[in-house]
Amino acid sequence: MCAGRVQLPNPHLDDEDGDYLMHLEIPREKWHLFNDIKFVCVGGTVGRMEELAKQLNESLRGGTDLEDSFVNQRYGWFKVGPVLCVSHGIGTPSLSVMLHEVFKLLYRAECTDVRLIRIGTCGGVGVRHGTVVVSTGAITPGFEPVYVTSSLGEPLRLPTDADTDLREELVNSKSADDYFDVISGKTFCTEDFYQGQGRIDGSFCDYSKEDQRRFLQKLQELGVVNIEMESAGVLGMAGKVGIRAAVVCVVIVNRLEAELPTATPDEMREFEDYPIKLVKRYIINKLSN
Ligand SMILES: O=P(O)(O)O[C@@H]1C[C@H](O)[C@@H](CO)O1
Ligand SMILES: O=c1cc[nH]c(=O)[nH]1
Repeated sequence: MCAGRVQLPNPHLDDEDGDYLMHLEIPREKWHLFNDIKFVCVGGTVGRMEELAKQLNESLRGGTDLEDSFVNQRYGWFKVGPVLCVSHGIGTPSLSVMLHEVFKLLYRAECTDVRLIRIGTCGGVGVRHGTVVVSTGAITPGFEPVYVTSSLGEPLRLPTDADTDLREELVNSKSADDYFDVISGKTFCTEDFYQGQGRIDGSFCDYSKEDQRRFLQKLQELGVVNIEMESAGVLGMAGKVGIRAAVVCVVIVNRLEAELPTATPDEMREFEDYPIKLVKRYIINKLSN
């Protein structure tokens, strides 16, 4: 067995002749074409993943057309040499369906030494917009470092620490020329954008502004610097199958100051490019060493 080869803790998979990637729609005859994958980058939107793929394609292959890509009504994926960029939609239920299928693809294709990186947007907790946060780990409602999913109707709790080496390498990928700051800290991962993140502008709200203030202060006291909706799933599921993972998100609103972003559309587009730049630089450095 090759060292570093992706292994899955599912004894039933080897009995399954007809294993099939229902949502990614990658047919069995093509699985072997993914054997060279070393980096899987995931993020909420198809557009962000396509942008990352285009930028990588420019840097790694001189900007020829994106040849290996597929978009259906659920997800979109783009393969640029050893990098697979896949969108996951909003929230861990959507993310987890995609990750199960990506992990099976990596296993079937006999990939080795793969790293998984989520590139996203987030709210900052006392952190200004435009700052890039590389998570040390995720905590979830209940304030524990666990991703709570389910198995046979019972809670399944998976630890949510980021890979320390990968996180440090990503933080160190900042260049002195970058306009943005890069920080590290804990990420609060929720299942909802409104009440789940302590907003008062959802369709209903069961608490006061004072309760909201206390909640955000509690997060700060716990060392939380940002809030989003998939970090726990990425880190919990990657840990379960032994793949190194990290989460890199740009702050688009400081939640101590506002509910929704105040930046202009042009600034927002620029912010979204910051984590792409950082991760792209990390990948290019790794591939050239
Ligand atoms: O990767 P994205 O920008 O989708 O991440 C955050 C968390 C949710 O998916 C979404 C909420 O607006 O943005
Ligand atoms: O505040 C925010 C911004 C982006 N994504 C989130 O989940 N929350």
